[in-house]
Amino acid sequence: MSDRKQIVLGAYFPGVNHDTVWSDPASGSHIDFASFEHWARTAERGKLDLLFLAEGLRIRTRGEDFFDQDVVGRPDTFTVLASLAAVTEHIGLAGTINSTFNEPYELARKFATLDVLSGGRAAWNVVTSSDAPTGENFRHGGYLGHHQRYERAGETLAAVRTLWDSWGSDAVVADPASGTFLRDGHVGDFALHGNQFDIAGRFTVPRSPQGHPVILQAGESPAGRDFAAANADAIFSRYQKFEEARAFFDDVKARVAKAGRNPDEVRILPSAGVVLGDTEAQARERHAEIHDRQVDPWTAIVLAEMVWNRDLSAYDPDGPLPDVDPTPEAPTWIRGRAPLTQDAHATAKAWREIADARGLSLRETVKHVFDRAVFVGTPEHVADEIDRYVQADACDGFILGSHVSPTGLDEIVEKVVPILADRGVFRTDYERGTLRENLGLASPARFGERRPSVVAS
Ligand SMILES: Cc1cc2nc3c(=O)[nH]c(=O)nc-3n(C[C@H](O)[C@H](O)[C@H](O)COP(=O)(O)O)c2cc1C
Repeated sequence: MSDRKQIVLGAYFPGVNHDTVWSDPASGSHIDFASFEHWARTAERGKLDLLFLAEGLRIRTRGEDFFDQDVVGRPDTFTVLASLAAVTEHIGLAGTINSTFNEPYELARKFATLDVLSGGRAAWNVVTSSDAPTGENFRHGGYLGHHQRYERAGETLAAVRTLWDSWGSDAVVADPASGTFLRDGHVGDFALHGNQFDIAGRFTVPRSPQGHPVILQAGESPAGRDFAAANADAIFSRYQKFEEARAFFDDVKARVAKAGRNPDEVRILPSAGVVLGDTEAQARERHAEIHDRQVDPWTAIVLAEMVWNRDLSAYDPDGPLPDVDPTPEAPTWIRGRAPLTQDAHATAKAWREIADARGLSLRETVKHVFDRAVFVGTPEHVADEIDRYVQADACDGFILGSHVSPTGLDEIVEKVVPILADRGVFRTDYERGTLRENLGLASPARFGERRPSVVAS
């Protein structure tokens, strides 16, 4: 094995949105098991580290209508991942699950169960969701402010870890000679008292192979980054351009050190769309065609509306950017997805500067800003780029995808991944057992010392 940094690679399942072209004749169902199975088997053929499912808990709306550019109708994550556990052997199974609307007991049971069923391959991408209307779907029918979302995320994760730890790895004796099944009568006992939870009882799932499934996180704000720095094994990021990826990497690794952890313990993994061609020119041409279909004129308007937070349907997509200011204080116009910006005025200003400097129309500006194809080129070029980012500490790897689901991953696995393996920066086969081991992550023993926000009595 090479002494260069080993690359972590995952695959995301593309939903129906402006990253994908659902109308492409090569696109299959986004909900049939056959699609998930094809995607998972392909990723495992490439020896990738993990499969990654995002979560959309609400149909997205624009004003009073469906936002049909970005539907994100998604089946339940746990059910999909559990069924994929049955048709794969080695690859990690990462599910995005919200900490704002779920209870620790349910979360701990479901992830421990997935970990048991998959032989130690479960991972939880802890998101807090910044989308108020999503809360209306749930039992409390409400929503938490930003600060409370992260307070709840911290307490939820600490509580979940406590539940996972409530069964020691030697709790099940199962000794026929003595007739002893469990070591003692207190297996699974817990009592947790915090601002968000006051719960006590017995946890029911024996310790899973990883002890603690791998924790991922995806957040933007300083609170989100601090939560990830204190708690995550890996961070899913949307910082894909080299310089911004490096800035995010430096920022988060500094926060990890400040949280008292070793920065090497946390993997930073941006998402990256890939477009391949036999020549650079062919790849660029293919990308231009795909991108034109991803951001059609109406999609350009609604993506701009996400920044302006107002109806822009009267504007010409081939004309200039809107001459009005964003209204971030108004009721949310496009609901059901993560905001594109924390500061709408600053983003609108940046878009205007791009449009002015390059002489771009509204649609061209949106296309320029939303270019999800991070890597465009020949397989050699794409492999070079992935390796360059990782060796230069712009990230530790990528969660890869394509505009076509589920078969888009095939050519990445067949053409790009083998080049990285030949270079000694990516595995040629699965060597170890659990996802945690495959990622070279710390053992969960360390979590015993840190449960800051929930006190076990
Ligand atoms: C790359 C990335 C992927 C995300 N995926 C999801 C998702 O699948 N489901 C979800 O509810 N939120 C998702 N989020 C939203 C985050 O949970 C978070 O609420 C949002 O980025 C705002 O950041 P903040 O919570 O730190 O303010 C994602 C965020 C990022 C950066």
